[in-house]
Amino acid sequence: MASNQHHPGKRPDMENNADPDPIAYETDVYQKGLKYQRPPFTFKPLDWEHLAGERMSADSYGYVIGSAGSGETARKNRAAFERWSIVPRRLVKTDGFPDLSVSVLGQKLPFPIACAPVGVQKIMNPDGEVAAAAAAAKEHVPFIMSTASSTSIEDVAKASGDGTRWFQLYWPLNEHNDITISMLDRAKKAGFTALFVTLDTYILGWRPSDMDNGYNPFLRSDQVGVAIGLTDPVFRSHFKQKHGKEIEEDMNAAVAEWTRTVFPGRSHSFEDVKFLQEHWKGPIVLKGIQSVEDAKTCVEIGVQGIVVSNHGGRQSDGGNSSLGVLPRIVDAVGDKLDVLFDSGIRCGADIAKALALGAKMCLVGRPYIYGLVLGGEGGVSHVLKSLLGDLELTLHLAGIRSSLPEHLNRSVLVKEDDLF
Ligand SMILES: Cc1cc2nc3c(=O)[nH]c(=O)nc-3n(C[C@H](O)[C@H](O)[C@H](O)COP(=O)(O)O)c2cc1C
Ligand SMILES: O=C(O)C(=O)c1ccccc1
Repeated sequence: MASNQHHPGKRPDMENNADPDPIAYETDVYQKGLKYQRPPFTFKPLDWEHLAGERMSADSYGYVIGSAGSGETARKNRAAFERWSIVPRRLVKTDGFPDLSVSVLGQKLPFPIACAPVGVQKIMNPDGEVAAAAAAAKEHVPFIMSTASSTSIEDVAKASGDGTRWFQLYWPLNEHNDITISMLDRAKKAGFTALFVTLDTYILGWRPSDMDNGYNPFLRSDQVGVAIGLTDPVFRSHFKQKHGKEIEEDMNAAVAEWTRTVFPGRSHSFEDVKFLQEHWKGPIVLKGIQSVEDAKTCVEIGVQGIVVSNHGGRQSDGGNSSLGVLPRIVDAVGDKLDVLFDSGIRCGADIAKALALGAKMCLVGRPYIYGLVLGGEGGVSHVLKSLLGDLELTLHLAGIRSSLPEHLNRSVLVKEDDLF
């Protein structure tokens, strides 16, 4: 783990002479582009989605881009970013490129983004999570592994090497606590240092495109999304006890059983978090918070962080934008726990705005998945480097010296509506 910690003022890439950092990536392209370096695919962040669509089957693509109901929440997620504008300041004497490092969950990290937990990555690329986790480690970006991964905990850990990795839990109901403990133990042993508990998906949302296609990633014949269950000793032994046979003898039943275990259709309560606190030694982050009231309860129960997220608009229709509720949640709890953010991030300026509104870090969801579709490990690297290079220049040209709150805060923003 320690080797991707970096020293303040020194970039990780300077330490190990690895690939170029975001700045070098950008200057490489400008200065040497005509000579030798071509990106694996476009730098235009809003083109990644439709390019990925050209490479995917209609049902897989529909699954990734899809959102709940009429798509209102997802549209609002995106629209919210343009309601805030970054006001550049001039003749600010900067020391060169801004420092993007952050302190989050008790750890100093070089960049303020992480790969959001995204399940079933083998439908995006046969290398799935292995490619994505390797790219994240290479780019010094934490990788959050999903419970619905198509690769086992241990194999993702191997691919992630000395990169920072966090584990996302889809939380079985209390009668399956031994399975929860088994997942947590495996994650801990495999070097996952923080636990992200997703609260908004104890059942999948109303997703018209998937229903039109009759598409459920779990029901595919290639068993994507259930690797953690199929490799879990406690789940396996329960299955054998109940059905009198091994998982391999009745894959359909095993997949159905695991799906019911991690998407039980009933939710937990705040009191239940205590159980996780007893069995996970390390930071716990609750993902899917959208209200000030819930954020305050998170403080009361003593978790280390929250992700202000509406799951990219995939779970509930008719909801608010995630960015819209961020400032009031930061005002209520931002000094008591780490507030992370996701839902709608597509470019560097989006990251800058969420950080300015008080998020410590942004999780990037669909964009890195499009990178995975378009270029496997190299594609994910390209997306992460593009986002970071774009963020870096956005701050630099606005006269903002770093992504720390003393430099990047609400004073750099104006509401576009207030200008008229
Ligand atoms: C295809 C797909 C699968 C996802 N799977 C998970 C998951 O397994 N666990 C989870 O907590 N969130 C999951 N999410 C939600 C992301 O973690 C994140 O909240 C969301 O993608 C952020 O919005 P964005 O895509 O606009 O960046 C998934 C999102 C997508 C697009
Ligand atoms: O699709 C999702 O948003 C999600 O969280 C999920 C659900 C099941 C399998 C994989 C991902």
